Amino acid sequence: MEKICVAVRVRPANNEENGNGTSWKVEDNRISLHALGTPIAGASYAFDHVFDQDCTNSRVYDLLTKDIIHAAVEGFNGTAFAYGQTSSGKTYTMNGSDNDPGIIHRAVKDIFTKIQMRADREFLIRVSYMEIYNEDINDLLAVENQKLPIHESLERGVFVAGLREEIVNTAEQVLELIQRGEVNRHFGETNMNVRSSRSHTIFRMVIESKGKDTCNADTSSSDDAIRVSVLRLSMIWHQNLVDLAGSERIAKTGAGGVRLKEGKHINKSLMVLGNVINKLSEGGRQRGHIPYRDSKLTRILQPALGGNAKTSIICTVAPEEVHIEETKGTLQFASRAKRITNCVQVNEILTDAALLKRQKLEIEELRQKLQVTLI
Ligand SMILES: Nc1ncnc2c1ncn2[C@@H]1O[C@H](COP(=O)(O)OP(=O)(O)OP(=O)(O)O)[C@@H](O)[C@H]1O
Repeated sequence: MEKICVAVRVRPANNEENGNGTSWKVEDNRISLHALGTPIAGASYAFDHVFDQDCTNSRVYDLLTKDIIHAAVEGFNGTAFAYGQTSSGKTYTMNGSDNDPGIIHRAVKDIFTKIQMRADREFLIRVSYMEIYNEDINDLLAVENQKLPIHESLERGVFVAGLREEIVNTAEQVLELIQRGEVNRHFGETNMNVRSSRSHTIFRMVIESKGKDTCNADTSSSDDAIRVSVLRLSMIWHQNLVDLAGSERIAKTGAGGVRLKEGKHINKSLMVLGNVINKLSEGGRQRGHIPYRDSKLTRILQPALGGNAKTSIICTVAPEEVHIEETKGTLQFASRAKRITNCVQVNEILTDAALLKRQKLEIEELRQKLQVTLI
């Protein structure tokens, strides 16, 4: 069993105005709300890491994601996601800037560096990139693939049917595909419909590897097995209370439109995600049925939440006073997520040849043991 690693990152403030003198203070791995310099009771939260406004993406990657990426190359499923309100720093954390590349860029580079170091194994890497917008899954690598269904099978588990998967050989190829996906994400966007910041995105990499054929066919090791791991890097938009109020207001006045639809659907995905996190954080027998199937986001992220994956969550928050309620909501979500444990194991499939080799080896060991006993 392994706990989900949860961190909070505070982005730099947009302006210096003080308002009522209420502010967030970061000390080591704790973030607390202060009023005129005095801590406010019940508004202090501790996490695996709390990153202040001066923290770089490089540090976030090293402390929160690097181990997951390295484990993915060795056959463990991994997930890293950024969760936060609009303009809290999700994109900055995941995509980064020219001077300080984000988690996705660093992860992709790191994976290929690691693979090059594993001269004993052959790798096959496939990537896909999707968004969930209004409870529809759209392919960001192929614009014609819209509203894709989720299917489930014994071999593949839960998967998005018809999603384009591209085989890639270099980090540059992957980064180009992501770039293409970003362009598609912004396609058709207008001021009224700022879709890119109202959708959840999931970038997925499937890393398959097997040991290279060695000269000695009689020796067997776990290298004979095929390892398949899935890495998911995701951005989850946490709807602002202000936006929610906005969509409710529209509903009350009887007006419809894009905004209202978005409100309803994003709200649903997030509500279910909240429910799943709540149930999982209860732990033990109390937790009962986990409603993964109630939203597309939770179905896709199921392995990351209480399943077979190493998971880290970075919750991004805005420091301004006007966002205090949103920030509290994000911190409460993060506190619950911290209590979730996953059951992580390497994903190995033994080929027939590898099985035969293993059996031969076991028989040989048994024969030798018997001989010793007889002597
Ligand atoms: N840690 C940081 N350091 C410097 N600038 C940051 C940091 N985090 C965020 N910013 C800046 O704050 C602004 C908002 O951040 P960003 O676009 O990443 O938010 P977001 O959560 O992705 O928003 P949305 O949900 O609307 O897409 C951007 O101008 C970004 O460059």
